[in-house]
Amino acid sequence: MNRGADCVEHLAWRLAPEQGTRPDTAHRSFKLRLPDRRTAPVSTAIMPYEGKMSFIEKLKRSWKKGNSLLCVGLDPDLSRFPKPIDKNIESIFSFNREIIDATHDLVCAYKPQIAYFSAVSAEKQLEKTIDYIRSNYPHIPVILDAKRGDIGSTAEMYTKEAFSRYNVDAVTVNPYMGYDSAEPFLQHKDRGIILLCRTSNNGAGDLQDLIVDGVPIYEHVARLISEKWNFNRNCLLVVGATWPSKMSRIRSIVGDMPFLVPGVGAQGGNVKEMVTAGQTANGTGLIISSSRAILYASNGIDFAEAARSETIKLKNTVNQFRNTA
Ligand SMILES: O=c1ccn([C@@H]2O[C@H](COP(=O)(O)O)[C@@H](O)[C@H]2O)c(=O)[nH]1
Repeated sequence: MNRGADCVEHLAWRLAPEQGTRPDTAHRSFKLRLPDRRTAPVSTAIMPYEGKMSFIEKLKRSWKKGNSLLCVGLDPDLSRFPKPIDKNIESIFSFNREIIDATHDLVCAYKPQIAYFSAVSAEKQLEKTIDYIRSNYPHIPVILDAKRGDIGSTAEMYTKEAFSRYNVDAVTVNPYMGYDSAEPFLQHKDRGIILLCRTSNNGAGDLQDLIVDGVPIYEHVARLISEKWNFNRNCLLVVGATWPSKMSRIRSIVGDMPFLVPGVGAQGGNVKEMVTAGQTANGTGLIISSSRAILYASNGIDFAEAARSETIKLKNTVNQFRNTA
């Protein structure tokens, strides 16, 4: 990006596409327009997954295409937006688009975290962000980080939220309410169901590390999911980067099941230890997610460039410790 006045003008245009001529991505409408101009809601049945490829297959191809295990987490926080960007809801999509355009060739996935959108009534911005990735970079899987989980009837609604409303490739699910709370998700053979196993946060051990029948609860979760819930081969686990020895233990229980790994960057997880502990024999098996360290790498007009540099740095560090296939 050029510097100076031209640059400001250019950025202003890119951040306000509605006023420019840049072709914007058509966002999905949930209303069917009838000839007499009344509107009727479209059925909320789950949309058929595009193509025949499962999430796991799409992920494997994405790992390979970009030679990357990195995922950029899309956690748009208006209070942290770079100075030149208006701190209003309409800017959320433009900010995300800048980050996506700057990093798409470096990542294996994107992970929007739903709270950053719903907290400020920006669900439309989430839809536009997901649609933008699907239209422009259709080979890159989108993971909705929603950590859903509830009784079966409500879980059905959460399933529709993820796979019909947002039509994402994969969703994070909290397994701690048991099988019936995960079952509506698990039935979707072609989508990825990413279940919390050992999370990255400081308090993760309060419950997940409690010993039951001689082993920590997170190990029970890993075993349960790999032996009983993975009948459609569509399960993955959330395993934080902040506890590599636990990750290594989980890897030994679940074989090659992929892990979504938050906790590098802002949370300080050690990349070398995490990659060594979690990768599979062929040097994959991980979706390593970083949000704040990439999104807010610069507070200035060069934020997208800075996000790209951070992503390159992390990608190279990760690749340094990967097994070669
Ligand atoms: O165990 C977990 C599960 C999910 N997350 C989510 O990942 C990102 C982390 O953001 P950073 O800025 O890279 O720390 C965020 O969306 C969390 O909700 C997690 O951190 N740990």
